[in-house]
Amino acid sequence: MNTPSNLQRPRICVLAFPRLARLVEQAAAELSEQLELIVEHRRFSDAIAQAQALIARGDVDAFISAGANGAQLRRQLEHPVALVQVSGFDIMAALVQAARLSRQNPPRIGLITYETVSAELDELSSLLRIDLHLARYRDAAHVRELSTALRSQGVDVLIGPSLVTEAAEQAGMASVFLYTADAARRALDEALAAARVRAIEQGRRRQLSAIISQLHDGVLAIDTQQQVWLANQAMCEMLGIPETHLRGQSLAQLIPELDAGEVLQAGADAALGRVFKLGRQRMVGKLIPLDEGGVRSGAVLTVQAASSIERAGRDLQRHARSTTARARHTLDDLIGDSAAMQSLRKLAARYASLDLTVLIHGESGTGKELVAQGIHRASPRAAEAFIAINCAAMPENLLESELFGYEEGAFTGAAKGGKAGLLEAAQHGTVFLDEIGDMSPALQVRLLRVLQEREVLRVGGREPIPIDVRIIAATHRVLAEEIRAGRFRQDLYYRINGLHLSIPPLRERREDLPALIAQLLQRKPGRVAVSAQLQQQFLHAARGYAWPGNVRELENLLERLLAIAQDLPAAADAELFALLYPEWSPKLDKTAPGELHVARQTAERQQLEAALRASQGNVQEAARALGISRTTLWRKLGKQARR
Ligand SMILES: Nc1ncnc2c1ncn2[C@@H]1O[C@H](COP(=O)(O)OP(=O)(O)OP(=O)(O)O)[C@@H](O)[C@H]1O
Repeated sequence: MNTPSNLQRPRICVLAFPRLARLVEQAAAELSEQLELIVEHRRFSDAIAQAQALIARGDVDAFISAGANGAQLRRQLEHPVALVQVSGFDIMAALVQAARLSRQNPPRIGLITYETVSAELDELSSLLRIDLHLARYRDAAHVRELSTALRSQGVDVLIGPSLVTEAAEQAGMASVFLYTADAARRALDEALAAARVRAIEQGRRRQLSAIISQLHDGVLAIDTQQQVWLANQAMCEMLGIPETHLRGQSLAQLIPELDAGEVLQAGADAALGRVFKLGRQRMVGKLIPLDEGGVRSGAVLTVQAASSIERAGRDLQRHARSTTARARHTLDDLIGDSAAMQSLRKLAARYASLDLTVLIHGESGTGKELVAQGIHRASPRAAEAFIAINCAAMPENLLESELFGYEEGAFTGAAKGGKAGLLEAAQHGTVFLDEIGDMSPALQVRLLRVLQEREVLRVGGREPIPIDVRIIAATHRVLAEEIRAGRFRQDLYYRINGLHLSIPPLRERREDLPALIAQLLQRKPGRVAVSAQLQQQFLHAARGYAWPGNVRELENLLERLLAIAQDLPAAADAELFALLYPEWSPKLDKTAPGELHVARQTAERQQLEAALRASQGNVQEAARALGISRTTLWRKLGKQARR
């Protein structure tokens, strides 16, 4: 059995006739610390069967045998077989002993062996004045034949192995056993060395097997004839064939797409990569040549499912982006205790736990993205990516490739290797589609497909990629109107309107203003203290204002206040506020109701123009100064231009 002590002491089995086996046993007695000896008195086919049984049980590391028995074992076993071989000295000693036993003059001696013995024996026999008859036997019957023939020629002593001494006995002749203790000892040393080498090799092979069996990739080794000699578990599973059946099969039959011929011929750094199908799965295989001591001994094939490589690539990409794709806000960042805000907070918290699409409606700057981030952070996807994209902020083509990604060569300038879209990059996380009402009809169709099939098709791609993302969409538009006007698909609307949230504009919840002013001022980095009195005055003056840019605008106007707070008296007068905030101009409020609309438009246009002038045409900067988003500014500019 494979106990550790057995593994340290090689197990050596003597398969021989009793007389030789005894010799080996005697020689082994001195080496009992170093080896374990198994003695089997078997002959020929019996010996082979016994050896194979020992090997199958893993009970033996090397064999010792001799003569015809040994030759047969060597031919049929892969285990090392050490042969007890006679030296010239052994033969000379046997000849001297045989000459003494012979009654003939000169002594008539027969030497019967399996292997050829040295031709120099002729000289030796004439030197010893012996009439020596040499013969080689094939098997036991042949030994008997030879001994009878030699006896009829007057030979009265036979030298040879056990078979020969037994036959001599039967024929009434004297005999000398050819094998000596020295020969047995030499065979033992050889068997011991071979067993040690084999144990080292086996240990290495076991380690290698243990390592490759752990790999998720399929691994298979072929010899120079392209025949499999090793395969790991993953490979067997991929091919659906057990390892014992795989061994010896030709690679070309297993995977016809892989022609190993080229790699087996090519230089050491040659490798062949191929995409092929196993059943319905697309696989990527790589064949690398294997050299042993500078000689090509075969090749190794590694195989992976294409989908796992793609997944790994996507994970990498996702990881690369996720650092910039985190949600900063939680629902606790949502300021305001108006009834509307309280129920919004509650509803958003409940929606967070339901893994459904959410549609948020609200004017620009009302906090739609803040709510979306808060929902994500309170949802089970919180640890994953949160990626926001404004559907109104870029041309259709760009939005398409940003959202869905593209394959290499999908269009001129497409990056090498293609690129994952945001829907892929947000895998397991949340995608916030801002201004979804502004999405083109063609992209609406593609998005609908993503939501229905839960898979995304890259631009120029053929294989859909499964995705698991939660969509939160937002718009300032009334989508029912957009549907009526034929600009928004009804089926997409039903898909995204699973859960609905509406954020009222700031002018409809002015009771939130005090809390917003106080807390937003506090949150400003490097803030300057703004006296309670000044805050009150700001609130008072701002009350009548319509807040078209909602909370974002409020944030910006508060920044203006902070910028000059240090230079303001503790209590500023109304005139000063009028200067600081021309947008609050009482002119507008005093205008008669009929003209109010026109007056607002004019004032708005003047403001937009002033801001753009001040920013030298930089829309981003102008939007910031006005406290509205870039999209809103574009929209307002478009409206003004149409008037
Ligand atoms: N209730 C609120 N409490 C605190 N901060 C708010 C609130 N509402 C909005 N904000 C702040 O106002 C700014 C604009 O909010 P957000 O970007 O979420 O609005 P939005 O509705 O998505 O705007 P847009 O449609 O223009 O993209 C952000 O800085 C946000 O933190």
